[in-house]
Amino acid sequence: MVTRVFCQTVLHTVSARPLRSAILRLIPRTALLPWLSSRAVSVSEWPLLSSPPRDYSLPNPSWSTEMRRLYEYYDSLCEKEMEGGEKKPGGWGRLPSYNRTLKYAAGGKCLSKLLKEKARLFTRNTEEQGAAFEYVVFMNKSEKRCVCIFQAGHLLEGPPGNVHGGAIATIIDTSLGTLAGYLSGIVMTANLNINYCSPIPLGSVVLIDSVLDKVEGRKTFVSCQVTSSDGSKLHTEATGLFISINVGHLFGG
Ligand SMILES: CCCCCCCCCCCCCCCC(=O)SCCNC(=O)CCNC(=O)[C@H](O)C(C)(C)COP(=O)(O)OP(=O)(O)OC[C@H]1O[C@@H](n2cnc3c(N)ncnc32)[C@H](O)[C@@H]1OP(=O)(O)O
Repeated sequence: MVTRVFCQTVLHTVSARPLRSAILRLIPRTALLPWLSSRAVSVSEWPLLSSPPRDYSLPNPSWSTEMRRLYEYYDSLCEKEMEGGEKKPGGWGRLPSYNRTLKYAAGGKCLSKLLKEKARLFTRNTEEQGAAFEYVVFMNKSEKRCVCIFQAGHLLEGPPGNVHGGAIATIIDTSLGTLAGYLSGIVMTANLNINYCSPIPLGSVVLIDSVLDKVEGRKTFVSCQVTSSDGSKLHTEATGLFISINVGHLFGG
């Protein structure tokens, strides 16, 4: 039962295939096989949680008109199920975002001994909508590219009226890390190089356009540009190196 729930929730919450496989590797293959062979069986999506976790990448009332416009634009490019079960090809997909992905992926219970009860994903740790990081990532599998739409809230101030350089580094790490993780499985940031070209005004919406540069063994090299929402102004550019790890590394292994 626990195995079935674990697999079900991983398959529903983690859209990146390498990441999904890596998480599923947490439990013995022999325990997985019986469930995997009966995947057609329908069970409720969030069986061990009282309510589905909040998907922070969906629009909320704090989103500006520009943030919503960009969301709708990329959402319109996403693959969609049409009437009759056919898929409208799009090439893009929206990634959901939870504040405790690993816990939700385990159906809420399996990893409780490993995960600290109060720990939350840094970028999703405020309940006040619009106060800090509002963002959504759209992934394009075939282009090995993702676009993050980011609206910077008032708690991210650095220079008066503008976004803190550390907050910009955070959203860059998130975007590049999401792309590297999507393509290569579980990774950790080994190196980030950032050039800050022009300040980002608080409350504005910017695009972080990230691409894969190359993969060499365990090393995934990615880079990005942060621009104004119309693409006319370059705010920041960065490169990142992400190293593939075993999940045990996250817990001191
Ligand atoms: C479980 C699923 C959860 C899913 C949930 C999803 C939630 C949604 C998340 C959104 C995305 C957020 C993304 C945030 C991502 C972080 O912020 S991670 C946190 C910050 N990073 C860290 O704390 C990492 C700390 N460093 C380390 O743990 C280790 O140094 C590393 C990076 C794992 C590498 O250690 P290692 O595995 O022992 O590898 P090592 O043999 O040293 O190096 C391997 C190769 O890389 C090279 N290398 C290593 N470091 C460097 C470097 N700094 N520069 C150049 N080369 C290097 C080595 O020279 C070596 O090269 P070769 O000799 O093979 O050619």
